[in-house]
Amino acid sequence: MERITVNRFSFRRKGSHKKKDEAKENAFDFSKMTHLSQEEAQQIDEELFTEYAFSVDQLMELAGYSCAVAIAKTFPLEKMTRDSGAILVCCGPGNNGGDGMVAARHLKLFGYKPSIFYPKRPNKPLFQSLVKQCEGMDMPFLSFLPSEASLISDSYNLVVDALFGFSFKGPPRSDFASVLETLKNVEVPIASIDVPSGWDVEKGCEDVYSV
Ligand SMILES: NC(=O)C1=CN([C@@H]2O[C@H](COP(=O)(O)OP(=O)(O)OC[C@H]3O[C@@H](n4cnc5c(N)ncnc54)[C@H](OP(=O)(O)O)[C@@H]3O)[C@@H](O)[C@H]2O)[C@H](O)CC1
Repeated sequence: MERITVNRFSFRRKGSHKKKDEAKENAFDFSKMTHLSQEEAQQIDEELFTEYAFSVDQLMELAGYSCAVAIAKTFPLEKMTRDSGAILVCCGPGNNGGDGMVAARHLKLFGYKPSIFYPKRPNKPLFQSLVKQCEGMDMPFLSFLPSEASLISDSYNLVVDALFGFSFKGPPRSDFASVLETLKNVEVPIASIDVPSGWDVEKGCEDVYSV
């Protein structure tokens, strides 16, 4: 299928859906995948806000929904073995954490059972509304993260890492170092939104704290 990409949006070329070879169409060539630098990601963000007048709520809803769809495709509910689709969504203090709560909301609608760990909550209406929506959908909020990674692996099929995205800098500060240390040792898959938390956004996995 031919695609045209404009910034972060991609469109199908008219008529391209008529191509026959479905399998070939669906194959994704990972060797052609490229990544945005930290600066490029922040510039695109800025451009979407200023030039295209998107609001943060709009972008966050799209980001979180896309993540939920990708997670549901990669980790199908029917293949999950623990507590009928139990997943743990770990949310950080910035917009990456907001994406996590939006993803949790959609995953719940897809039939999963998300629980949320959200230890540092900004005092802003956007994040307060997201908490309210998740609570309203009966999603439990964990008051602490078990320090034993095996407790997490035994209870959940998947961890969604929405702790830090493209604004993460330097080594994790004390409030999150132990959280990252625990997640590093879980044995179920971790799906990270944007960037695995603890990784240097440019250089990748550099230190012992990385998820
Ligand atoms: N591009 C898009 O279209 C959209 C992206 N979205 C998502 O937003 C994140 C980026 O969000 P942002 O709020 O800028 O930043 P983060 O969520 O990555 O993290 C910021 C918070 O993290 C704290 N921080 C930073 N470094 C550390 C550290 N070493 N240890 C502990 N805490 C750290 C930081 O604290 P400060 O005190 O430094 O401010 C912030 O609290 C992007 O990745 C996408 O997931 C949006 O949804 C919009 C659409």
